[in-house]
Amino acid sequence: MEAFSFSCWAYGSVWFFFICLGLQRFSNSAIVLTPALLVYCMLIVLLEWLCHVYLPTALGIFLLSGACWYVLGVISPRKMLPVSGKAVLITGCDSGFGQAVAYKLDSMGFQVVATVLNIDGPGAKELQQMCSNRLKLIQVDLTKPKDIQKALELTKTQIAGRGLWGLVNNAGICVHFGDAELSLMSNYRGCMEVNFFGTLEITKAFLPLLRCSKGRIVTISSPAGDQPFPFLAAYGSSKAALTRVMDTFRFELECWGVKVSIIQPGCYKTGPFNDLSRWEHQHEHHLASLPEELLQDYGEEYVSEIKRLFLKIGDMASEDLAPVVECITDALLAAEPKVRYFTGKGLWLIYFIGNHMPFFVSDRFFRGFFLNNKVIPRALHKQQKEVVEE
Ligand SMILES: NC(=O)c1ccc[n+]([C@@H]2O[C@H](COP(=O)([O-])OP(=O)(O)OC[C@H]3O[C@@H](n4cnc5c(N)ncnc54)[C@H](O)[C@@H]3O)[C@@H](O)[C@H]2O)c1
Ligand SMILES: C[C@]12C[C@H](O)[C@H]3[C@@H](CCC4=CC(=O)CC[C@@]43C)[C@@H]1CC[C@@H]2C(=O)CO
Repeated sequence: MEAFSFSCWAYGSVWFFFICLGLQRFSNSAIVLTPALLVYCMLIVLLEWLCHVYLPTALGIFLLSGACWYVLGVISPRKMLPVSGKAVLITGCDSGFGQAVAYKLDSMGFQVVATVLNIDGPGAKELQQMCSNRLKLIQVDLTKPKDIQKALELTKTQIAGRGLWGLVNNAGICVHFGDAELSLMSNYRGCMEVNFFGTLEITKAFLPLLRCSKGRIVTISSPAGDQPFPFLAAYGSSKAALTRVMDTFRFELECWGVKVSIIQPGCYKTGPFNDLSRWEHQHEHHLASLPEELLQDYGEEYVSEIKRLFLKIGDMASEDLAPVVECITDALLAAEPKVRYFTGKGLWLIYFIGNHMPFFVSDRFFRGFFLNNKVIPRALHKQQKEVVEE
């Protein structure tokens, strides 16, 4: 009898917790009551009965909790706001995610203001041709404050009295792919100027409009800002700073009704992987800029091997950008948008190892993340050869 009362208390506690959670999410419109949700709830009741009768209490509680979390947190239909009358500004629409999401939002009926680095470039022209005449292209280099101010004035004119519903901070750049020591200070500064300072500056410039509309800020950061990917110290550091400032905006702007989300994509075949000539040029410039002593220690072959490695990553990158576009759309339209959107193959494993494994495990994992075959600097080759000869 005691065992029975314990398991009743245990199952009752799980039910009480998830019913409260469900009511809370329903009351703030995070989820909507649909026939599908009712079916899911009936299946959970059946699961609970089966667990209670056939499984040990601990296992049953674990399964029931997992099922409740999955229904409430993952598959429950979430309330979405209407598109009508919403204007959104998206940065970095020359290519990649920016171009894809500008096209998607335009096709959904948004008033899209798409900023591009080169308004006469192929990407801008292609976007204009693909989209409706609602779409407005504006040339913006995030490293130029005057461009940002001009974009603000043009946007105010474009949206008239409608207000700006969303700012999608998509523009970003990975200036260099290589060892932290071999990355030039100009590489670090180049990433920070665009990915952190530029994104922060345009966010601050447009915040008065977003506070008026109680709108959305959606920022595409990178897992390289959360985890220590090799060869991405400059880029990752700038994304880490970006993630931090956006997380601060999230809770500081809550009182204004502005919601802030961060998209963390996996590896997708976008601009950097499609513009190989840029990387060849960047590689030559980098070799010419490296201090002689560093080049001696690491060797040109090592630097070239890392470049070849980068190009191989592109071969594995996903060509389907839709999952990222869907996350951005959800962050703009969900009544209760997520704080984080993760989308990419194996990202959960990278975060599990990076966040929950001891350093001697995670360091080994990230050290070998890109390097299947051993690639070592020239000076270490010489040391290994001397050891062998001794
Ligand atoms: N592709 C991926 O695997 C991946 C993964 C994680 C995060 N990201 C991030 O996604 C965002 C979009 O990148 P993408 O992958 O679509 O690459 P992309 O190179 O195709 O797009 C980057 C966009 O930023 C613009 N841009 C670059 N420098 C700029 C500047 N100074 N001012 C204004 N715009 C500028 C480019 O013109 C381009 O339109 C970036 O912030 C990137 O860091 C990409
Ligand atoms: C940094 C890049 C975007 C992205 O961040 C990639 C990184 C390659 C490694 C990698 C693997 C992941 O699973 C998370 C994203 C990520 C860490 C990419 C190399 C070039 C690309 C870009 O240049 C994007 O502008």
